[in-house]
Amino acid sequence: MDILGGSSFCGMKLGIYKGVKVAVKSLKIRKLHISRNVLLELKQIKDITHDNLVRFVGFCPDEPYIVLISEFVSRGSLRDLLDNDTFKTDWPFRFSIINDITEGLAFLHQSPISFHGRLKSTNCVVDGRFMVKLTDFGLRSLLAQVDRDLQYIQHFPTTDSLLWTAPEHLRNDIFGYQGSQKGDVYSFGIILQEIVTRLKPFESIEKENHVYKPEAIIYQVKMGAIPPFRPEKFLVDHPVDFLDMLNLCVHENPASRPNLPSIKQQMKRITEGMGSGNFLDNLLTRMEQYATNLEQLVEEKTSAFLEEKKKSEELLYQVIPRYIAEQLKAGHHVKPETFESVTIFFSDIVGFTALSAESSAMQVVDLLNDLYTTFDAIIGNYDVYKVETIGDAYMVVSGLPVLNGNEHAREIARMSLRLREAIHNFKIRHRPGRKMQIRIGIHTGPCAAGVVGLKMPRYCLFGDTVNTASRMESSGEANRIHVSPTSKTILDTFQTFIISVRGEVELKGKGKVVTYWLEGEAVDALMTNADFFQHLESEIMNEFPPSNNCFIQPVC
Ligand SMILES: Nc1nc2c(ncn2[C@@H]2O[C@H](COP(=O)(O)OP(=O)(O)OP(=O)(O)O)[C@@H](O)[C@H]2O)c(=O)[nH]1
Ligand SMILES: [Mg+2]
Repeated sequence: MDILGGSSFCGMKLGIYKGVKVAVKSLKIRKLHISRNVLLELKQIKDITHDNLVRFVGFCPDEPYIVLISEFVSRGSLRDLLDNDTFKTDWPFRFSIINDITEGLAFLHQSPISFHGRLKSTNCVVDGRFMVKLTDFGLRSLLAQVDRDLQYIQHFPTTDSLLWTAPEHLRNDIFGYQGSQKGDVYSFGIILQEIVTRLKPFESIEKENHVYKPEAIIYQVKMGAIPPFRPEKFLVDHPVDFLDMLNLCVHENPASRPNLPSIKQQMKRITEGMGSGNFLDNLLTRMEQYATNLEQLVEEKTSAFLEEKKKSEELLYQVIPRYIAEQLKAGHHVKPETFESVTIFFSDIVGFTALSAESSAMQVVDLLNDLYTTFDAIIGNYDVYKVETIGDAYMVVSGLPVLNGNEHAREIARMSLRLREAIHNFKIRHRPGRKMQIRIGIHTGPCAAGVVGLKMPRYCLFGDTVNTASRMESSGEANRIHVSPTSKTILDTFQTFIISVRGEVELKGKGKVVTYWLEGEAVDALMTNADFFQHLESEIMNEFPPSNNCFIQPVC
């Protein structure tokens, strides 16, 4: 059997009875006398059942192994728990302990056993659910036989045990075992102080300054010193009324001590809204709250994460077409693709080099920023993808990576007209009187496209169509949209575009080619929602020229 501990007159061991763990307390009784009272008390203790009282299992009267067997409670005594520094206590936990003791004691006071008589923190044991149960109550006639057997015991009960004993019992009963309900309340008060301070009874927090021997303490209590000698109270953040209750419990006059029903009531009031149930139930409630808080936290973090993800995706979509980015995100390998027919747009600011030469670097940056902000706002209304900007050159494509039939030519043509219009109204901040002019070239043809590079990856277009489109721009004229024959052929199919012949143009690598000017689109042409707002915007802009680069966004 494992030894659990023991007082001076008995030893507590762990045993197995009918396959179940039990606490076995051996009593050092030389000559056992099983009187009527002993039998009556054994019956009383056998009959008593309460969640906060240790269950009595049996009694073995076989000398010299006289043992009491009771329910084994797994976590040891309350004193053991309070001595364990790794175990933290807070007020809800303290109240759960106090509540359990109060319940057990109240039940005992109403039972035929009537009072505990040896209530102390070693006789409060803690189970696996942190429920506190009172033990070693009752059987007073039996234990009295142990007490009287002085041959076995030098000092009994141990002086330490008397630290919980009420002054009136210390005075009237040399063993301190007589006991009474008010005596229990005094012991309860001492335990309250232990629970709150975690110190041993009467132990001082300033150990070096006040070292009292148990004998000295008991002497002072017994003598009824004025003011009464009681444990110091180091209550931090204690709930209102708690200290009053504690002081009343250890009152010198037993009649002034509250009874258990009144203690229960007080406790109910003090702990209102604090969850005074069992510790584990409180713990579960707190864990539930914690889980809810955690869920909220996760929700907040998730939405913050999604917000960040959205931002980084938006950033990604600025360098790679959305469709391609989606493919890459889904873990698909994006191979370079060839497209049979796309339309490519190039534009360039006329006289940009000269303008830059006579402007400061910051003025050039501001100018390009204003210009591209204007452009970017416009192209968002068309099914196009901005490939890149190189200095003052702006390159846009339609028809890839998502095919759009022949729409690419129309989208680019409409966008070009709209950009030219915007340039007409564009104000150069540092040269307000100067008109901005732009050359635009568009060309339709096959091309290859794909993501190139690992660092700063870019979606790039390759092929002759790119070069030709660029040459259409460079061989164009200010404020005109220079259209290649392939683009014109497709634009003609829509029958809305006004196109004039420019004549033969020498295109590098292609020889002489007849090219065209895109003049406009017929007014009765189908006006898309986007176009409508674009027109509306330019009308407003003409009426009220924007100050500080402010744009009107279409609201559909
Ligand atoms: N784990 C466990 N430990 C127990 C149990 N009952 C008692 N103990 C331990 O055994 C120690 C000694 O208990 P006892 O022999 O009753 O001694 P005591 O409680 O100091 O004094 P008295 O009850 O007055 O004799 C207690 O302090 C506990 O640490 C139990 O059911 N489970
Ligand atoms: Mg005990």
